[in-house]
Amino acid sequence: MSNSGIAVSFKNVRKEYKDVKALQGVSFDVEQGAFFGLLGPNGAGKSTLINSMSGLVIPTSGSIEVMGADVQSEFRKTRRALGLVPQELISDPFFSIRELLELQSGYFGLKGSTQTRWIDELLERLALADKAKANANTNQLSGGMKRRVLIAMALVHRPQVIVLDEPTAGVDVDLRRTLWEFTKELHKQGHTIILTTHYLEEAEALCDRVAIIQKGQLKALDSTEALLSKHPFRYLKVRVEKHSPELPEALTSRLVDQDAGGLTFKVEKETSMSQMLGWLHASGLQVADISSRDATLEEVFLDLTAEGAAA
Ligand SMILES: Nc1ncnc2c1ncn2[C@@H]1O[C@H](COP(=O)(O)OP(=O)(O)OP(=O)(O)O)[C@@H](O)[C@H]1O
Repeated sequence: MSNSGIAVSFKNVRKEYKDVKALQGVSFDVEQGAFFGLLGPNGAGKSTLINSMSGLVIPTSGSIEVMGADVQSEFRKTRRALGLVPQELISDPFFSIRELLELQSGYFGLKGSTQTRWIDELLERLALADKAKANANTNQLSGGMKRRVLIAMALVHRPQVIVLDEPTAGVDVDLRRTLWEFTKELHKQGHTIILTTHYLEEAEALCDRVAIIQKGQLKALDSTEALLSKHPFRYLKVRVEKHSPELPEALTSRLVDQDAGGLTFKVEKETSMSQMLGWLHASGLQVADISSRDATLEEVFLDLTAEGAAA
């Protein structure tokens, strides 16, 4: 086991599917104990990267280490250190939820009363404990229930690194809350969490570090805090009593939203507030209120991944 403090290390990972370059040399580390967000637009290569960690996808070149062990040459070690919750929903006509979890435990050589207690806890925490549910045949379950089963299966061997591939896509509020509470608790206990999601608000609230990939390349890698504070824009919301018929170019070029609550301007941080106030004053707008905020992760993400954004 590694003492380096690195949970996962991607080293120049490339993956080509015929003429599709899904990953074009991706290198970065995820520290042990991190709550790490892997973000990117559709088709960026997130699932390819994640599935390469678990050996489901074999990279064309490059390597990946999980807890200091190589995914290709030390597969048993890395498989044990990793719990992957995939996107697809399973259904198995032959087994109940409990049987599936017991089978999965057996695969890792885990049995006995400690393991039975952990299975009970998983069933309880993921609201699968209901006797009927735990013994139900898995193809009788709803989509949300199947997702809970996938999570339980990924956690059955108490992996050090837990990877969640869009865990909240299409799930109801109840499961979303259950899932985040449980994940936060596992993180507190020291597990490393790697998450892909299209819900950037979720990523901003949960992840202490974020990688953004686009077209198979790493576009940004930083702490969530630094990504937000380094962003060169802030947003000014201006509530007006009276709208002027025409705004000067300095304001129209910065106007990004307009609704009943007022006008929202995206302003370079280097533009001073007094400069902005000067433009507002000169425009003849009757300003009732102004509030300023930093960009959200979603706004930073959209700027970084916009077509033509500098790499
Ligand atoms: N088995 C495959 N065969 C051919 N091309 C593939 C295969 N798997 C993925 N791709 C292609 O590789 C690229 C990256 O796909 P990937 O699923 O990793 O993206 P993603 O970031 O997970 O997207 P999403 O957010 O939509 O899940 C896409 O262009 C995709 O079409």
